[in-house]
Order: sequence, then C-alpha cells, then structure tokens
Amino acid sequence: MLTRMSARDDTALVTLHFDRVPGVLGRIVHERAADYAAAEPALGATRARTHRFETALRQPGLSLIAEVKRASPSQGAIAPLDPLDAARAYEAGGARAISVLTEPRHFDGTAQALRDVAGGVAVPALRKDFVVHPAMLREAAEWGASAALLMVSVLHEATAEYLHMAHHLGLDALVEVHDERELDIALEAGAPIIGVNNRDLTTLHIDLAVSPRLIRRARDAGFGGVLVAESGYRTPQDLASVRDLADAVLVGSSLAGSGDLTRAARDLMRA
Ligand SMILES: O=C(O)c1ccccc1NCC(=O)[C@H](O)[C@H](O)COP(=O)(O)O
Repeated sequence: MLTRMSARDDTALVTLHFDRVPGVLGRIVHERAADYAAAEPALGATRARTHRFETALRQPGLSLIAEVKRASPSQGAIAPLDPLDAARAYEAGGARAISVLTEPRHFDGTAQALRDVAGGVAVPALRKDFVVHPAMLREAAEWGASAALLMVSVLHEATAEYLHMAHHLGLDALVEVHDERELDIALEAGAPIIGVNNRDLTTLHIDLAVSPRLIRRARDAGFGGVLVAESGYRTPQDLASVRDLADAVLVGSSLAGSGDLTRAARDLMRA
C-alpha cells in the first residue's frame, strides 16, 4: 500500500510504503494505516520542547523505561493491568519513564491509558504505538505524552520527517532500529534518542546480542545521544551486556506479568 499525506502548512508531504514491512509488523501497520486513513494530518501550532523524556534517561546509571503492556502478539494476554496503578507501581520501583501501549487490537492499549498515566505520575510517558500518520503524533501531544516511538522499520526514509514533526509538537522521539541499515537511517536523520530492539518484529525472535552490537556501532560512529536497549530482559544477568553501554532499558512483559510490579522493577535493576 502507498499512502501519501499532506500535513497542511507545517509539514512536508510524507510517503510511506507499507508493502516493504513484512510479517507480524506488516499486519499491524496496515491496520493502523487503515485506522488513520481519514485523519486530519495538520499538526497545528509549534509546542515548546521540554526534553523531559531525554532528561529522564540521561540521569546517571542505567535508566528503566517500564512498559504498561497488557497483551502482545508474542505472549497473548499478559496481565489485566490498570494502567495508572501499574505506572505508579513502576514509579515506586524506580522507573524513570513509563511506556504506554495505545495499540488496541494486539496490545490491549487505549488512549485513556496514556492520558491516565501522563497525568498521574511524575515521570514522563512515552506513546508506544505504530506511528504511520502525523495525527498519531498530534494525539500523543494532546494526550500528555512527553515522547513517541518512531520505528525505522516502518517509516524508512520518512523517519527524519516524522522526527521533525514530533519535535514540532514538543515531543521527544524514541527512534527504534533493529539492524545496521536501520541504525544508519536513524543516525542520518539526526535522532537524539535511539532505541535498539532485540526483538525482530517480523518474526518475534529475540536476540539479546543485538542491542550491545548496535549500541557499540552507534558510539563508534560518534553518536553522543541517548541509547536504549529494548525487549527480552527478564533478569539482572540479562542486563549485564548493556549495563555499561546503554543509557536506558525498555522492559515490558517480564515486569507486567510479575504480579508485583514495584518489586520486579527494583529487582531487575539491582546491579
Ligand atoms: O512484544 C511483541 O510481541 C511485539 C510484537 C510485534 C510488534 C511489537 C512488539 N513489541 C513491542 C516491543 O518492542 C516491546 O513492547 C518492548 O520493547 C518491551 O519488550 P518486552 O520487555 O520483551 O516485553
């Protein structure tokens, strides 16, 4: 599918080629593109950037971004979490930011979950969704998020354009990559925050060697921004390979399904 969108006045024409996105991820982005096909692309007035998300992740030591994740394609149902209760529990456990899934079909996410979390905890909230339309960024800002996820595997060459749109709206962006080619696109786009996903979103296979490999490559290329290792972390031992390399880790399933979110967050991050 080819989608052309013109965000009036404040953004350039953006073209996304979803046919290039295979597997599970391909199915999800086709659904999200259909959800937003008739949405208004204009962003509205520029909002000041607070850099709240970036600042939270730049604190000394490995920062935890804890995810409110009730379900996923790889796990099915994880836990029937109340998003705000879960976010407060994560915050009490030391999380420096909360990731909130807003995708409804596969992750049981909602807009209200993001609104509740963004308004109910002191730490910044990330909108975790499959951004395929400018309106999704406008919503993220309106719902109180400090940041939004941008996936290079979905946006390809449009990554820089979407990064610009996020910044226009006052949002930080977590620009996610999974391989060398995607990392090069993120670096070229000038992303200040890059996340390396250990999960191949087309096959759902997790390889914890991906994050240290790409984080080293980013640093070797002179990248001075924030680097986040994402997915598949269950124990403090799992974190050993990124503890002295990454600025932050993004963890969902193992915390969300633990039954005691505060304790699980504390125990995971214990050095
Ligand atoms: O988690 C999935 O099964 C999944 C499937 C398809 C697209 C995205 C998916 N997850 C998004 C994420 O990358 C994770 O929610 C996040 O990094 C946390 O991962 P984890 O700690 O392994 O739950």
